[in-house]
Amino acid sequence: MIVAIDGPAASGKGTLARRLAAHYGLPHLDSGLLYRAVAHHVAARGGDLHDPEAATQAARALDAATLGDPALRGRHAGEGASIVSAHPGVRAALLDFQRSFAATPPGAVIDGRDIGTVICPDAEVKIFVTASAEERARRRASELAGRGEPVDQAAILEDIRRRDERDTTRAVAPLKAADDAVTLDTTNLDAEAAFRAALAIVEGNPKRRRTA
Ligand SMILES: Nc1ncnc2c1ncn2[C@@H]1O[C@H](COP(=O)(O)OP(=O)(O)OP(=O)(O)O)[C@@H](O)[C@H]1O
Ligand SMILES: Nc1ccn([C@@H]2O[C@H](COP(=O)(O)O)[C@@H](O)[C@H]2O)c(=O)n1
Repeated sequence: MIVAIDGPAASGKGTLARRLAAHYGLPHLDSGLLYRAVAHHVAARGGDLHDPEAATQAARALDAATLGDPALRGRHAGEGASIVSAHPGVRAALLDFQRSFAATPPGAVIDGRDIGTVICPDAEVKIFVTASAEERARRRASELAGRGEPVDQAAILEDIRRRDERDTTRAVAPLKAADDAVTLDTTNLDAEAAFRAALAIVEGNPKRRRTA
C-alpha cells in the first residue's frame, strides 16, 4: 500500500506519516529531508541556493545516508529547501529515488508537497493535511521551545507564510491537494485525534489493498 501525505509546513504531516507507517508496518520517507539536504549541501559549500545549476548538481549527488543529519531539521535548512525545491532540475533529480522508495514492496508512507500529485499519482490513499497558519506557527514554536531553542512566534509565522507562498506558487509541482485526496484539517485536533481521523480515512478508502 502507498500512502501519500501532503500539506503545508508544520501541519503535522510528518507526525501522521510516522504513526501510520508504524501502524501498518510500512517504511516512511520524509521527502522534505531530500530538499533540505540539497540546500544544506549547497550552503555548506558557499553556493547560491538560487543558482539552479549548483542546486541541481547537489541533488544529483545526494547521498541518502546523510538524511539523518540533525542539521537538516533546523529552520535554515527548511527555508533553503523551499528555495532549491523550486528548481525543475532539483525536482527531476530527486524523482527516481522517491518513486523507487514507494514502489518497493510492501509500499510506503511518504509525506511532502507533491506526493499525491506528482510522485505517486496512483497511491491507494492520499491525505492532504492542513491547519491554520497561526496554529502551525504555535506548534512549531512549542517544538522549538521543547528543544531549548529561541522562539520568536511572529518570525515563525512569517516564515510559515513565506514558505506557503513559495510552495504554492512555484511553477513546478506546487503544493496542492490531489483531486482524489481527502483533506484533513487538524487546526482543532490534537495529534491523537488527527491520527484517529487519518486512520479512518485509510480504512475507509476503497482503493486500499491489504498488505498483510
Ligand atoms: N494535531 C496536532 N496537534 C498539535 N501538535 C501537533 C499536531 N500534529 C503535529 N504536531 C506537532 O507540531 C509540530 C510539527 O509537526 P510535524 O513535524 O509533524 O509537521 P510537518 O508538517 O511534518 O512539518 P514540516 O513541513 O516542517 O516537515 C511537531 O512538534 C508535532 O509534534
Ligand atoms: N515533496 C516535497 C517536500 C518538500 N518540499 C520543499 O522542501 C521544503 C521543506 O520541507 P519540509 O516538509 O521538511 O518542511 C518545503 O517548504 C518545500 O519547499 C517540496 O518541494 N516537495
